[in-house]
Amino acid sequence: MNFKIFATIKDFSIARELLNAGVTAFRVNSSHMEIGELIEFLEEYQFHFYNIPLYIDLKGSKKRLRKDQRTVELIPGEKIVFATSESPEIKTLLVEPAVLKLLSPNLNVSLNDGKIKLKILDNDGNRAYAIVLKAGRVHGAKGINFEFLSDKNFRSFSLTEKDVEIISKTRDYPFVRYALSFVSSPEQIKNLRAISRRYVAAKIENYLDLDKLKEISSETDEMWFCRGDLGAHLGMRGLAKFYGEFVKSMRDFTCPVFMAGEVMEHMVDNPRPTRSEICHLYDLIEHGFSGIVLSNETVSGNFPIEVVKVVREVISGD
Ligand SMILES: Nc1ncnc2c1ncn2[C@@H]1O[C@H](COP(=O)(O)OP(=O)(O)OP(=O)(O)O)[C@@H](O)[C@H]1O
Ligand SMILES: CC(=O)C(=O)O
Repeated sequence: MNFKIFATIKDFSIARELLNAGVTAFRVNSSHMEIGELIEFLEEYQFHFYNIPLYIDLKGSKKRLRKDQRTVELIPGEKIVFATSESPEIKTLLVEPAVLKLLSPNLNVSLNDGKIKLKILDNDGNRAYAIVLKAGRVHGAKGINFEFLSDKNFRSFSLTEKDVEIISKTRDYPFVRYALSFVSSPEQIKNLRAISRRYVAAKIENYLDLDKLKEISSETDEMWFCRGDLGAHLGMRGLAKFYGEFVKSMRDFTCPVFMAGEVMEHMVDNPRPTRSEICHLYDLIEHGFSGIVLSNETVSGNFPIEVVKVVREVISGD
């Protein structure tokens, strides 16, 4: 069975054990690292793991809170602001000016793949006022999603300045591959390939029609169906419907396809998966997925090695 298991890591503490358990490639998320830290990481990586592919996840069009956002607890019913600088009198969520512009009244916004929800009340150009609908703790660089906001809002964004600098400083490491967030057109992949000259994965994180997906699949080396962001954008029913359409079209895609995001989410806190997670894993193989991308499960979960062992157990023997 050639089903691949990619694992997200942030350091090397369990990397060797993950490989021994069955991981076939690593992923590192550049949004949570300064460029210097990433380079130090790669220098050490090449020493121990030079023959194992490493995907560097690039922010691309993904929207995030700023990395210097302090940790805050959001309480249901509380009024807060999104702004480009901290306000002393009200809890502030720090965003870039381009994100602030998107926050129009009545828009539902979620943080951390939908775990926290807010509604925008007003935007005066400097501050967007919002009410907390679903509470939680917010950390710097957490992803921001806009429920049902049309795909056209993402087209204008592609590689950020930081992405471009990362590519120029990392593309000569032979094990490096890139995974680009929120891909919405084949041109974005062509552009990434032109400047990196490396193997690239297109992360599908917003609704795209079948023709667009086919075009992207013929341009990229791999496609990842990213359920964390898709669920936050499309809502639960929307995600399920899109997944249904996506798997029906699998044979039209010309590149390998991977499932990413909350694949074994239960095992972040529990030593065993749910029965539905393992049945779904089996279905992924039947549908023709080439593998899975683990994120929270291995980067911050309590049972990273057990997750990989369970996946191996389910996928082996056929
Ligand atoms: N290099 C890192 N340093 C510190 N924390 C990290 C690092 N990588 C991941 N994390 C933590 O683990 C969580 C899950 O990782 P993951 O890469 O899936 O992040 P994400 O922010 O949800 O982005 P994406 O939607 O692109 O997957 C992150 O939200 C972050 O809290
Ligand atoms: C993995 C990822 O980026 C997601 O599920 O959104």
